[in-house]
Amino acid sequence: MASKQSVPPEQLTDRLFATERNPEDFRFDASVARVFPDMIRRSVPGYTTIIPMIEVITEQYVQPGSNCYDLGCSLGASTLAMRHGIPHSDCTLVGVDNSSAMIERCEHYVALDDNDLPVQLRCEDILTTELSKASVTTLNYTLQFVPPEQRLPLLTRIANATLPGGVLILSEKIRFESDAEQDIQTRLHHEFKRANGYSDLEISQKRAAIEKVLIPETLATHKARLQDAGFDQVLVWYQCFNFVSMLAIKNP
Ligand SMILES: Nc1ncnc2c1ncn2[C@@H]1O[C@H](C[S@+](CC[C@H]([NH3+])C(=O)[O-])CC(=O)[O-])[C@@H](O)[C@H]1O
Ligand SMILES: O=C(O)C(=O)Cc1ccccc1
Repeated sequence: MASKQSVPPEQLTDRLFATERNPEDFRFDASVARVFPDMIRRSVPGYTTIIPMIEVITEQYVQPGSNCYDLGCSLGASTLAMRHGIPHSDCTLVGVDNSSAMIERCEHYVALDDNDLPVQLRCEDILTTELSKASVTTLNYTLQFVPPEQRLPLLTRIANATLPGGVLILSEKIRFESDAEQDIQTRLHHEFKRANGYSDLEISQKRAAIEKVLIPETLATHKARLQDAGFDQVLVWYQCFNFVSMLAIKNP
């Protein structure tokens, strides 16, 4: 773990898709990790609202002596929001990501954050990382990168590890059953990116790069699967265009 004196990683503007490049699948490598705060803020409508709300939701559902997990933590934005929402010193907060470039930089951000709750960072696959006694688990735009056939087993493992009264915060890019709505929401998402300074070339090259690795599903699919996995109540607490966040609750 990095010391409190560590220097913050430099924050760069995302220009990864600004010049013509060979089509290649998107990966969370060092070049993405370096620009990630800028990339996600300018690419995901509502991201800057969802992060502080994760603190509010965590505060509502965290239980003393429990574990809290941020699965696919990247640079720890959602991890730190959870950390600020946990008032109990006997909780364990765990951030998991299988990108070493992300976890290395995440260690710096955690060290710089002004809060004493220890954070355990694991460079591991969320499909196999150990989970137990969970009160609050977050999958903030991570499940969408897990191969669809592995999503139910993962959510079932999370539900089984969740204490009565515990929750899963699940944020996802979604697709729509109606082609007409899909077209409108996609256009609005692209307009959001344009308004944030991305060019048409950047938008189309990024779209091609994520096509095979980020697989969106409908809200109905998400809701039914969360119930199948073992959650009792599922609700949408946020939506902006084709980006939603759900709360899946296990009855007390
Ligand atoms: N199987 C896996 N195991 C571990 N990590 C994974 C796996 N698949 C993907 N990841 C990791 O999930 C993260 C997804 S980003 C999350 C943002 C963060 N939650 C935030 O609130 O800032 C979302 C986005 O970029 O749209 C990346 O860091 C991947 O390495
Ligand atoms: O950029 C996009 O079009 C997205 O759908 C969101 C996103 C954000 C960060 C990495 C990959 C996808």
